[in-house]
Amino acid sequence: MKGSASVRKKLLLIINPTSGRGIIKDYLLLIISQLSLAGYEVVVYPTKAKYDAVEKMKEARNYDLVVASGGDGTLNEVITGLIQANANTPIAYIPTGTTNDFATTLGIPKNIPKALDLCIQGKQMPIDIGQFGSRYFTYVAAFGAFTDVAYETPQPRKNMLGGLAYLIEGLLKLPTIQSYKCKITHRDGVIEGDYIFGMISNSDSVAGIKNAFGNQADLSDGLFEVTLIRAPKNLIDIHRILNDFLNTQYDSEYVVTFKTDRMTVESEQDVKWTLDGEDGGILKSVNIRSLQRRVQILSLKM
Ligand SMILES: Nc1ncnc2c1ncn2[C@@H]1O[C@H](COP(=O)(O)OP(=O)(O)OP(=O)(O)O)[C@@H](O)[C@H]1O
Repeated sequence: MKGSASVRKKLLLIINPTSGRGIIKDYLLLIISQLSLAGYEVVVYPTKAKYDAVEKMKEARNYDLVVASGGDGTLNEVITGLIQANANTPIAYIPTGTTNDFATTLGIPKNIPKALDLCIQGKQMPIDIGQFGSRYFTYVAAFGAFTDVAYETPQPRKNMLGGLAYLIEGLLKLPTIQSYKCKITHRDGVIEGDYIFGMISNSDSVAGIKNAFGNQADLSDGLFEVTLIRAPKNLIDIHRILNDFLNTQYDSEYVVTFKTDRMTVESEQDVKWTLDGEDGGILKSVNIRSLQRRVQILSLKM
């Protein structure tokens, strides 16, 4: 009836139907009806291909809330699109991916009805976003051992191994892994070395392992946690590094950690990167900086 309807808030629900094991299909009706009951007019957008969510987010300013349903890759695309559209719409997240690393850090449950509750009742929490050249990451940019597998492991194998997939594959690859001679310029200085692994993260959980590198992340302090692993010189070194990872006790001779809000990574070689577990491109040089508190995400945490 004309004039009688109250103004409903607008919600964009972006769903990656291929994410994880496709479990979202069983919950769609529940999600849409609960969001509608909470007073939202819901627009549902199932993604059809890579970067589809980035494209759709060009409309983000037209909505009061965007709910992303998928894995880390989908959340990355939604946040990338939000920043590219220069929008500030709050984001809620229903994790349905394979590892859902960032959901663990955010305290968002992997149980879909519980995550849905947070979309309705969650508190807005500001989080830092990483800018990586012209791209963005929500929780990790990494190169070297452990990371190739993030996008090279076939999905059925990822599903089979679950959260341990990247770590196991990475450990198996370690003895033959390539190292990169890098110059890293950060807030407090310059370091140079031969590294098999580098990780710039804003998360308690990487590769499905909580606190895999012993760091406690503050998601809105404007700082990244950086972890670098030096190239082992011999088999004994390799054994010590593996042991370090199993015991989460790190020897500073091999494992370098620090915090920074910006850094440049330069190498004479091509370095293959991953961003939030997806292909991050092959680069010789990249500028990385923290966009402090750039995105409001609905979460239990404050
Ligand atoms: N319809 C689609 N078909 C194929 N790929 C898609 C489709 N929609 C989105 N994608 C892409 O799938 C990739 C992986 O998605 P996502 O991260 O959401 O799931 P996942 O890999 O199962 O989860 P996780 O990253 O947590 O392991 C993303 O890069 C996304 O762009």
